[in-house]
Amino acid sequence: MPKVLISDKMDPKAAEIFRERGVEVDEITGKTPEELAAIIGNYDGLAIRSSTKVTKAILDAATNLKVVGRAGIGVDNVDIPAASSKGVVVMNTPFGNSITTAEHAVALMFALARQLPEADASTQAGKWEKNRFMGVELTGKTLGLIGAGNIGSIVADRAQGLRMKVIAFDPFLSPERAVEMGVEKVEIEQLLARADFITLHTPLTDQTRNILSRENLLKTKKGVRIINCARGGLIDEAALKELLDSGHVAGAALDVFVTEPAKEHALFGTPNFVATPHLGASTSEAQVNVAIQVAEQMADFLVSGGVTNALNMPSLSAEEAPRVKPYMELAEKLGSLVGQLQHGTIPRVSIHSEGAAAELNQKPIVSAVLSGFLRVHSDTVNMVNAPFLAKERGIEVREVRTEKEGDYHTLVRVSVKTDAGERSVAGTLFGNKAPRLVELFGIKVEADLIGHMLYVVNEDAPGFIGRLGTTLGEAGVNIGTFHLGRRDAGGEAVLLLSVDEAVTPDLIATVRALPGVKTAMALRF
Ligand SMILES: NC(=O)C1=CN([C@@H]2O[C@H](COP(=O)(O)OP(=O)(O)OC[C@H]3O[C@@H](n4cnc5c(N)ncnc54)[C@H](O)[C@@H]3O)[C@@H](O)[C@H]2O)C=CC1
Ligand SMILES: O=C(O)CCC(=O)C(=O)O
Repeated sequence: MPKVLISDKMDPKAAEIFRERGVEVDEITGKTPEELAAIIGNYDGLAIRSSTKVTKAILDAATNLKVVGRAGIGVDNVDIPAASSKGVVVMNTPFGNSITTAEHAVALMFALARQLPEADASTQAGKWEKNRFMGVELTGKTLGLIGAGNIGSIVADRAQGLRMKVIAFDPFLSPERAVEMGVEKVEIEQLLARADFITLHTPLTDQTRNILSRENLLKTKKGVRIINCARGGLIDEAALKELLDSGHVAGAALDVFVTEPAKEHALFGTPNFVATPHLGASTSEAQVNVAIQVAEQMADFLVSGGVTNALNMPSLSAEEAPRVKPYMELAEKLGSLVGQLQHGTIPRVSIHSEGAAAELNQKPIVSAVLSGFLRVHSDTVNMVNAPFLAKERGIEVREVRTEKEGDYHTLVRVSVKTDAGERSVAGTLFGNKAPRLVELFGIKVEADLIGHMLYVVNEDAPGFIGRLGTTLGEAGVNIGTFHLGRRDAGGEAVLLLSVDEAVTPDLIATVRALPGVKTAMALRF
């Protein structure tokens, strides 16, 4: 039974769903990185929010880990490249807390416009400072969105309801989508110059880090109010403090900070500054949504191989998984066969699906071929990291589909381009589930690629099979299955034998010395 650790505070629904789906679950929160590293080896899955930092050190210690599930959106607390290279799938729940976070941004916008936190503190301190708190209306003001994705677009919708004019800077926002959202797409310079309120809704990336730098903050309209419910690091916090003190910025509300938890900060106590402790996603509705979603996604993956909302692997729905999985097995075996038989650099791998195979989601099939192909050189390769490794090694990957059936109702062909030309192997599924090799480098040969195998290419001549059988028998090697194919009578023949134990290098040398043998190799599936 797969085992999952929930390491951040999460709605109890998550644990409930894991158990219902046949996944064992431990909830252990508040561990130090060292304590987490000490126990993570026991788990197949790790469910987190934003507190747990899934660093390379944690991943190195996570010897059984297959999936990290983020109950939320931002995955900047997960080292995704390290997870990918370890073959760990990273998933998030991209929509479950969007409304809640957008509402928090709107709440902070109101808080700034009417200085609600300070007015509240003053009133409750018995001061009744009616003249101190003069606010501004939102109606008719310009809201500048930096980032117009899921959350940004909900904020835009709510702001339009408040009769604000919304302008947006987002390089990936299409003009059509901007029209649909009713926002004006602008460049950052225009946004800075025109917005009365600026709200940030981008991930933290190399391009967005410090997007409200000192230089950009100085380009804003005097009296601007700024809200950040996305990620710390998008704003230069020191410059923001200076500009709040000077009065250029009339108000700022931060839910997120460069360093979290932010228990001390230069901005704390600054007039017109509002802070919340990363509460954007903290409503009971959003927490139930993301807890349910993360548990369902992780359980699907661990129990049936379904992949949803993965950031480093192609998606595969739980419904698709049973149909695609036998193909993934076939693809992995074909990739492995090519990888084992082919030495030297491979500049290109082509995966051609024909008939029923062509109707399926090709991404997992392609990843499985690459995984089988590259695993020959490293035990740590799997479906998650194989496409990255192939890219790193400069292997071009081509994908071809032909929906028309050929000799088989379904076929996957893997071809590699080598210095000697293009060579390919092909396989089908018997009964839609049993992977079977049907062609090897142009020779028709049917074989189960299973366990220890011996591959022999020889000149087709009488008596050879007897001599080979005797050689194996004398070496104490028992033959399980025997598959034979040939290009033409008296030409080149191929033998694939499954044997009960590993074929030793000495035995390979003996087979190679038999008359008529051109090649002999041990294979492992
Ligand atoms: N405070 C909190 O508790 C929460 C914070 N978040 C954060 O909110 C952020 C936004 O989330 P979503 O809207 O769901 O993400 P999203 O992926 O739907 O939208 C992000 C938008 O940013 C845009 N973008 C990317 N690079 C940009 C750049 N250089 N300049 C301008 N725009 C750029 C993208 O094109 C995209 O439209 C995420 O970083 C997430 O971590 C999300 C949920 C809760
Ligand atoms: O889990 C949380 O409370 C934070 C949510 C968040 O920041 C996100 O989903 O990106």
